[in-house]
Amino acid sequence: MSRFVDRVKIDVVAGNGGHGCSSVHREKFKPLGGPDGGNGGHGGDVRLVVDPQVHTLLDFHFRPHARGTNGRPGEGGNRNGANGDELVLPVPDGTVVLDSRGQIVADMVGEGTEFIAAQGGRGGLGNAALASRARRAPGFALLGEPGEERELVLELKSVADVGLVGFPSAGKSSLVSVLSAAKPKIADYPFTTLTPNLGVVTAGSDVFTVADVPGLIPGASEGRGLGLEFLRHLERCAVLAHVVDCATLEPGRDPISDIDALEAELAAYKPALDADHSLGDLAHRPRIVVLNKVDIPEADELADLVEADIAERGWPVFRISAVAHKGLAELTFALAEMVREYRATQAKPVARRTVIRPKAVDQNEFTVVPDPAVEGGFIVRGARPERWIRQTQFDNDEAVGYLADRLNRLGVEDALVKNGAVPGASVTIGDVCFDWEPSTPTGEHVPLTGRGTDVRMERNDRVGAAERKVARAMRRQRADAESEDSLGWDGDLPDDDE
Ligand SMILES: Nc1nc2c(ncn2[C@@H]2O[C@H](COP(=O)(O)OP(=O)(O)OP(=O)(O)O)[C@@H](O)[C@H]2O)c(=O)[nH]1
Ligand SMILES: [Mg+2]
Repeated sequence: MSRFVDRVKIDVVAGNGGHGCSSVHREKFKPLGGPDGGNGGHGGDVRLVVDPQVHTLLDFHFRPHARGTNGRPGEGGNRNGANGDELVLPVPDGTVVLDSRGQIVADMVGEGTEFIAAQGGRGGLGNAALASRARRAPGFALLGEPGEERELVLELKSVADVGLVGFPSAGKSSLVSVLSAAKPKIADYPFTTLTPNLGVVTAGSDVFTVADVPGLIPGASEGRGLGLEFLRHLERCAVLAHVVDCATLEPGRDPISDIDALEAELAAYKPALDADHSLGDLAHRPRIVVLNKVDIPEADELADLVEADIAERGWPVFRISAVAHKGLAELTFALAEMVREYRATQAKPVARRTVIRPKAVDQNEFTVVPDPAVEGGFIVRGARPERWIRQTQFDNDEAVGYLADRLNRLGVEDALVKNGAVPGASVTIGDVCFDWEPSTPTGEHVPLTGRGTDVRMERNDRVGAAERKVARAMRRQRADAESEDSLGWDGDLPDDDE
């Protein structure tokens, strides 16, 4: 019997982005050749893709950790780092992806449907890409971002073509064992079967699967017995077959009341998944009734009594003995016929080739809230500010200055002022906490400084009138030089965000 795994917890980690490179072009007779550090490559995503060749989540059971490869760092000479390889994990059709809180994040139906389980980190820009009119030769580059890391639960709903519904010890496992090559555990105590087993049945040219699932008892829809677990397995079986024990000696049980009790449980079950699975409502799933154990004379008599009543409901009825191999051929062909009919009426689910992404957040949005842990402190939250923090090399003043400019342009500084932040206040963004110094003067034109430094970091030094005069003269010279400049910088700070 093929081992059948229909629920696994996995841990996916995308590749980290490569760091950008900070480098200066060197060539004979060209002492200051300009920045030529390349960008880091993006980290590889981890993607789940529906593959019709895959039928179980068994592989994930053995290998629950998946990692995309890291992007390569950029290099001098404008060489960009290679992107990391993405990791493609094939999953069976009908896999449902849940996050660690149990929320459904993707319902993967149809061949080729994809889901990005973890997004690779962006590569950092090299100093060549960061150059602008204001920073002609940046002495820093951006760091690559770490890849996303997530814990997910994969659940398989398309268990089989035929699902067996029955009280414990009705003979479900016995039936699967005689219909297919499967060898499930069979014993005369209830709840012998604890996890579903799958049997592959051949009837002429038809092949279909039968799920042997744990027994069901009244109250299952509220979690009694193996209850919900069991119903979850039946949720995606195309045909339901009631296996009825005609030889039970338990008081108060007979075939009709058994069927009624289990039908009530099916009706009370709230499917975990009301998304777009193609099988429709459990109540409308085609049914067949299998009266088992007719090798026992009393059971055979009882079957005689109830057969007509059940047939009145419009369900096909079969009398079999799993042990004595009676009535199996008729049952097999009837099931094959029902499965074939059901498949024909079902429109093939359309593959949603579009990649389902985690909920998009407005990139430009950020919030400033008081920090409950620090008196007078603030926390800034937002996709972009947090990303920029991760990209910053904090041991490089110029990189920190660039970060300050970006935050300022986004309006973080204004928002802090509006919220009553005073200079020196503790501000936390992402993992980093710093003392806020309003960066005035700020703006597009950062005075030219040494590489890896930013004047605003040494604001204590006063600039004398003489120095200002020299600087003005230099700027004028530079302006002249620029008119011959063929590089055509647009004067804006570059932005790496789409
Ligand atoms: N006489 C007779 N006994 C049967 C027949 N089918 C199954 N049994 C017996 O019934 C008992 C229970 O059979 P299982 O196949 O384990 O029943 P099950 O429905 O899978 O039970 P759970 O897994 O506990 O839900 C075993 O002792 C079987 O030998 C049958 O056709 N005739
Ligand atoms: Mg069983």
